[in-house]
Amino acid sequence: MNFSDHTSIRQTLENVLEQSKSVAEKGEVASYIPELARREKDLLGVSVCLQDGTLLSAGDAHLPFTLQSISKIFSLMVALCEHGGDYVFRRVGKEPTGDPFNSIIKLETIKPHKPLNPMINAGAIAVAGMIPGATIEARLEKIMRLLRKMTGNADLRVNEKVYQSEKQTADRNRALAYFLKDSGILEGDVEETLDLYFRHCSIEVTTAEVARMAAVLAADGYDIRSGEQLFPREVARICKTFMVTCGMYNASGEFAIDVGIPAKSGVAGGIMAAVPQRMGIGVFGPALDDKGNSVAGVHLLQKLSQQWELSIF
Ligand SMILES: NC(=O)CC[C@H](N)C(=O)O
Repeated sequence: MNFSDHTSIRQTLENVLEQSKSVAEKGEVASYIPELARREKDLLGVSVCLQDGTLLSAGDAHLPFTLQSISKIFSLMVALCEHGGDYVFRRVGKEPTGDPFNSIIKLETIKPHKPLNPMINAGAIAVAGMIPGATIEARLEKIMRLLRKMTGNADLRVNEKVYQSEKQTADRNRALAYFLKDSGILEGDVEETLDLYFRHCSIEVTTAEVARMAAVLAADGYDIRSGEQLFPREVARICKTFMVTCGMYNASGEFAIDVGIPAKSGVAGGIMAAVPQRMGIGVFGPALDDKGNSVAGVHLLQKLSQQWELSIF
């Protein structure tokens, strides 16, 4: 594949989009956060950001959606930059779970009671607890500042409706957080940390922005557009490894075989995929499979990976 031929890249994006659109039929839009349930099922968009910064899109790439679990990568980045790996990994593990993203079971059965990894809800709530700052706004700002740089969008913001909707219905996440507090993993005010977590999950983006963020990760933290190293190489390496082992929840093994790209999904239907040293990809398709991953999005990434030989394995 010649990646300087933008017409043919665009054509491929249109083709894989067409091949994947009908797959959305097999999925369902997330409904446990009521505001997410309002989305039409058959939307599908894709953007690719090449290593020279060129951005190419197809389908519903202009529609905003919330990051949800994709944001767990960025809160982890901030925690690693603030505290370093030793501190972070004393409170959250490095192992995949094989359980659903919001599962509670292993928190109690495994000793010590630390969440197995930062990509499941329990682990991400523990990470949110590590983000320092005098107020929730100041803590959120640390994540927002990083994301504004990575996307180049100075107006990036939280979708208030989605945030409120999750906050009002998040009893399971509350249960996880209070258990973490009892186990000494979470320090400080539990409701404030939960609030930070709900807000970073509700940051609104488009596939183009997700592709840009993925391109920075693919380039080990280097942002071609500003010429800045936005975070250390080592942080990028850790995040991409988690994306391979835990990024697609308990479908990460299957995704590694079928697609083979470090990726992170969210229940709003987004997927961020970083092809090391080659490109960033953002996908949005709100119909989810039974593991909580965009059903058409995964299909589209599989087609793209086959066509362009993107698997890292
Ligand atoms: N898988 C997800 O995207 C989960 C994120 C969502 N905010 C939750 O906590 O349930």
